[in-house]
Amino acid sequence: MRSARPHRVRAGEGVDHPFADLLRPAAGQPFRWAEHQGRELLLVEHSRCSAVFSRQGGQLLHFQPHGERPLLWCATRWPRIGAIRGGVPVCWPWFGRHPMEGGWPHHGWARLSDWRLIHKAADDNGVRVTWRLDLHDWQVELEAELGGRMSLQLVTRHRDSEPCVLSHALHAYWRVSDVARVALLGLDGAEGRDLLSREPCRQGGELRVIDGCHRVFRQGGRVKIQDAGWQRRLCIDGGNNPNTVVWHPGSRPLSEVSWAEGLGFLSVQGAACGDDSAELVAGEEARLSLEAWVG
Ligand SMILES: O=P(O)(O)OC[C@H]1O[C@@H](O)[C@H](O)[C@@H](O)[C@@H]1O
Repeated sequence: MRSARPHRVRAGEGVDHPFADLLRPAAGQPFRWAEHQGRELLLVEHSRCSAVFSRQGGQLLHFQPHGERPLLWCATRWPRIGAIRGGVPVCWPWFGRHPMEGGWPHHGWARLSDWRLIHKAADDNGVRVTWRLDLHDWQVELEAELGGRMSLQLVTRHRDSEPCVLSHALHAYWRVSDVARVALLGLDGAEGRDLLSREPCRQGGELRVIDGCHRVFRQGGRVKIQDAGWQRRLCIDGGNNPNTVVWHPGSRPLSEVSWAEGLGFLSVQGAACGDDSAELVAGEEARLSLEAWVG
């Protein structure tokens, strides 16, 4: 994989992102709605951070603590209909392909559906925002706390009388200088499955992406993206999530994402999938969490 990629840095502002022209400096009211590429966006302009959510998917698309470069990557161009590639898509109520229904959408309905904003509040430390999606007898909420760091909780409530199997993920796209120049630390010794080679895998030392990566590790907890290009260490805490998924397409093209743009992210996801999917009986809850900050 070629490693050089152009990126524009604005003095004091960090790296450009698709929302630079929409966001204004914080001044009083921290929430504002806007429309962008056919989607309804909630803009957060707070003295501690700026952020963007889309109603479609209840998806956090952008998060930038003041004085830092953005933590999340988002594609510049979005399909007219379909999932927005970037930020933290919520894969729910299944991850990847549906186990039985081949024609159903990849990664579930949540990122294609409009969510309801049920709570938003701000104080000196940052903002709290909660989105909700009701789908038949299931309810899912995304609770976000954004300030100097970002914290996401995904809470699923199963209210049907029948037991069910849930797989889900907070499929974060982390912004990096160049995926070829980063190392993922914290997975040494972790076991899992390499979905490219279709073999079990065990991580030895740091993980570097060489022309693509798709591994599902059977542990949550903390990892760090050590970014040599930006001299930045991004800390990610997957808490008690059963899986950490690491994905980058390598040289495989992504629709509507240029090759150079695609070098600007590494996807490290908090998930419960495959053998670690949640089995819920009536009234039970399942949770995923993801926290991130510059260390
Ligand atoms: O392309 P999607 O549906 O947005 O999903 C993102 C990626 O998610 C990964 O889990 C898949 O292995 C990739 O094939 C996929 O491209």
